[in-house]
Amino acid sequence: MLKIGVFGCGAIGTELCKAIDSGHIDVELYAVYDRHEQATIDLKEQLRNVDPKVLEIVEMVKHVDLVVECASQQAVYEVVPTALHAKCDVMSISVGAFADQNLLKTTTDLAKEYDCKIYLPSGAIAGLDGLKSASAKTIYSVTLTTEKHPRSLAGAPYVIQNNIDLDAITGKTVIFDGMASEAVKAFPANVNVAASLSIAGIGFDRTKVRIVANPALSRNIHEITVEGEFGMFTSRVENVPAPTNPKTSYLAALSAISTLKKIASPLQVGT
Ligand SMILES: NC(=O)C1=CN([C@@H]2O[C@H](COP(=O)(O)OP(=O)(O)OC[C@H]3O[C@@H](n4cnc5c(N)ncnc54)[C@H](O)[C@@H]3O)[C@@H](O)[C@H]2O)C=CC1
Ligand SMILES: O=C([O-])CC(=O)C(=O)O
Repeated sequence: MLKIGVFGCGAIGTELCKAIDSGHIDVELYAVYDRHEQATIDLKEQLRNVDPKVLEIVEMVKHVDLVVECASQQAVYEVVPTALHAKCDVMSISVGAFADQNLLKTTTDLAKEYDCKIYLPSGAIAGLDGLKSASAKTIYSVTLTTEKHPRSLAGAPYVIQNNIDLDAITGKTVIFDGMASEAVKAFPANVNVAASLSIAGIGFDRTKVRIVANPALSRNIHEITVEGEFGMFTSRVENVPAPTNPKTSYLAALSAISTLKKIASPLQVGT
């Protein structure tokens, strides 16, 4: 049975571990880690059937087959290369980190060298399957419009640097309009999905991103439009936020669960 280590015990890490604990995914949860000890304690208290060890990444990779990063873009720099050097596969949900072309190249080169895989889940969006199929031929444009409650955008570097007063926003307001390369750094906890789209499609410098703050919303909306030789499609997801993190959509946690299930399964479906 596949041995798993989960790095990051927040909203997504906790849902993933609970899915393993309940038997929904047929893998062994061997170890967990979080830089905040209390997060690992809170997580372990929610598990009934499994009792993972708490191991730092250098120890974790000695024992597991696959490390799941669900911590932060910053953590990707530590976790992904360490896992690959130890010949572990790795799933990374903080996909925005891979906007750094140097990180993308060094980690994919490492994966090739050690015959490992890097899995990037679809996260909080729908439509990556269609985009991947479409990218076998020319794609003309990819546009993501993300609409969230202003409180979900609090703390983003772009908001801080531009002194945007989120409390003063009373109606639907476009607060960012640019390319994915800039968006994922400006909003690292909000548009990791722009990175997945860029990697699957036409790259970070051609994928357009609009971020809209809307105080009337209780859901996180991601709308994607893709045009190409195949024709065009739009997808729109109205996401319920994760119970413990309003920035994160619940679907992102479910996507990590499903990706892990797919890795552990002999039957693969979808693009
Ligand atoms: N690809 C996608 O569609 C989505 C990606 N995300 C990203 O997934 C990641 C996890 O999201 P959530 O679980 O909602 O976040 P969270 O904030 O609820 O939990 C993250 C946990 O990781 C820990 N952590 C962060 N950096 C760490 C480090 N360097 N070392 C050790 N522990 C560290 C934190 O202490 C926290 O307990 C975030 O980077 C988030 O931006 C979130 C939603 C959608
Ligand atoms: O969960 C979401 O709605 C999307 C998100 O935060 C991200 O892509 O970083």
